Amino acid sequence: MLPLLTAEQIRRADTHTIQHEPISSINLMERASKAFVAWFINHFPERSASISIYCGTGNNGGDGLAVARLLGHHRYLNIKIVIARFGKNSTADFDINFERLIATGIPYTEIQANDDLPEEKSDILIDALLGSGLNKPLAGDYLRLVTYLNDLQKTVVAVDVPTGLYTEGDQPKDSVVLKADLAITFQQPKLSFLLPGSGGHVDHWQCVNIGLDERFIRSLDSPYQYIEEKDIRQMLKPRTRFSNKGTFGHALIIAGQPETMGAALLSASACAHAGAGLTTACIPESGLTALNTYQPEVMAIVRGVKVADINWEKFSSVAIGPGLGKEQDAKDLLDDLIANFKKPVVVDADALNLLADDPELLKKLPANSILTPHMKEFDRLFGEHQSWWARVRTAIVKATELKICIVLKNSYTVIVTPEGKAYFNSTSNAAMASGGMGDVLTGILSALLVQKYSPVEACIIGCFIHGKAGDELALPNRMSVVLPGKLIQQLPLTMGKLMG
Ligand SMILES: NC(=O)C1=CN([C@@H]2O[C@H](COP(=O)(O)OP(=O)(O)OC[C@H]3O[C@@H](n4cnc5c(N)ncnc54)[C@H](OP(=O)(O)O)[C@@H]3O)[C@@H](O)[C@H]2O)[C@@H](O)CC1
Ligand SMILES: Nc1ncnc2c1ncn2[C@@H]1O[C@H](COP(=O)(O)OP(=O)(O)O)[C@@H](O)[C@H]1O
Ligand SMILES: [K+]
Repeated sequence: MLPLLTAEQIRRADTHTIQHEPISSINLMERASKAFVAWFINHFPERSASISIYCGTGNNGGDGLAVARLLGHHRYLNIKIVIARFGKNSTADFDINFERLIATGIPYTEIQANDDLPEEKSDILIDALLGSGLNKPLAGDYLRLVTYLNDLQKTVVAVDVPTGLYTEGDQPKDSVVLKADLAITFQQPKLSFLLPGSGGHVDHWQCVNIGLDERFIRSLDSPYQYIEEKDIRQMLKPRTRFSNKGTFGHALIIAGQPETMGAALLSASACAHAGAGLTTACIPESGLTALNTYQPEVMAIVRGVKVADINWEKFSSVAIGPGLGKEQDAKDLLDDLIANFKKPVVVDADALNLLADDPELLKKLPANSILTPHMKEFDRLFGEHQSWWARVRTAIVKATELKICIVLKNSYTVIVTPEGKAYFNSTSNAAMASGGMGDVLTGILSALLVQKYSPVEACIIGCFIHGKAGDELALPNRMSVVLPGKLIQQLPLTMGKLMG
């Protein structure tokens, strides 16, 4: 896992590294700038490209000056530097890099408060105005400059953080950010990059390691973690030679109405493909033929039979909700499940909406159950939120209070545990934004629970392999859409590769 720190913690990690590696602050800046330049060269190898580097007078600006000098060494010959000296202060490392720049002879211009803004003809802008030191929304000269640069619609590459973007917390409404095509960010993705609010401000980000002290970073015990493939490889258990279907548990998926049987089929099929030993779907009678045709491996319990007839004890785990509807029979099933089943359950879709209408029932969920809301379901459960940051904060409070896992679905799905940790998933892509994809996730989570992964492990592994299967299909083949059924077919291959 990659711990995700707040800007204040990153500053502490910088200071600790400087003191204990030891490395001088200016050399750490040089290391960061070299890491930036290595990635920049990768993306923009054309040495004749016209590049303007906009520098503030803090350490982000210091990086910008070092980047200019290093690009010069790499024979980028068409570089222009603009220093925004809007205040009196500059940092010591900015000053050192300023001296070093002057020694290279690379030309620069300075703009001061209220100056006219320079004509800008370069194709690429490097944004080193402000980074993680931002502590208020842009205003005055910075706002004027950033608005001007945004209007030019050039290709922008941000150093560490796009100017004006908050690294965490609520970005004030209507605040202006220098929109970046690419942010090359130091040590770790900034928390805000992982939330949809940053979507309009940064198209892509790339994280480069600058060698901050990892033991110190881990000692901070951040509640926010970024899931990496190596974590999943460690967690996934290979299927042993003498295993049989009984080894891998029996999942029950309660889903589907006549009009939404597809949701039940997708969940049950995903569950079987993600390795449940046995899968039973509890569906309406009219869906039987569809189930037997689409996925003959899955058994059925026909709904309409009195709910109390379900022998809950038979199942190692139960998921409820996809396409279930909110009619009385659905509510009766949910009530019965919560009254009689004491192991963790997976609650999705309509079952979440039923819980939203019955907060007392929500409190009775078996400990360590998993809720898988998308944004709207989350807000129905826990109230309207103005930002994703606020949702993550609420999820931490609610998961701890209710002793459950909350899987808040999104491009970087956030898994919040009963201990109040928030794990950001690192896989999945926009080709997966297609109806039924969440139903597949529910099936995968059930399959992992019945295979005796702990609920937190099931969430972490489940979200990762769901997104990974989607990435394996979409990314190399440049597919614009991956349908859920196709993703299900990929799951055994994705899992097999991660186990092997
Ligand atoms: N530390 C290290 O060793 C390393 C750091 N590195 C680099 O340093 C960057 C962080 O540098 P930084 O802390 O100097 O802050 P930076 O973003 O340049 O801002 C400068 C000053 O601007 C001010 N300010 C804030 N908001 C404002 C606003 N809205 N409008 C106007 N002014 C505003 C505020 O000063 P204040 O106004 O509070 O006096 C702030 O201090 C980081 O992103 C990375 O690039 C790397 O080299 C790796 C090693
Ligand atoms: N733009 C996207 N990028 C990455 N993953 C996405 C994107 N859009 C959707 N997904 C994934 O697809 C699933 C959608 O879930 P959900 O909205 O519940 O779908 P449905 O209700 O149609 O089954 C989630 O797991 C989410 O993470
Ligand atoms: K910047």
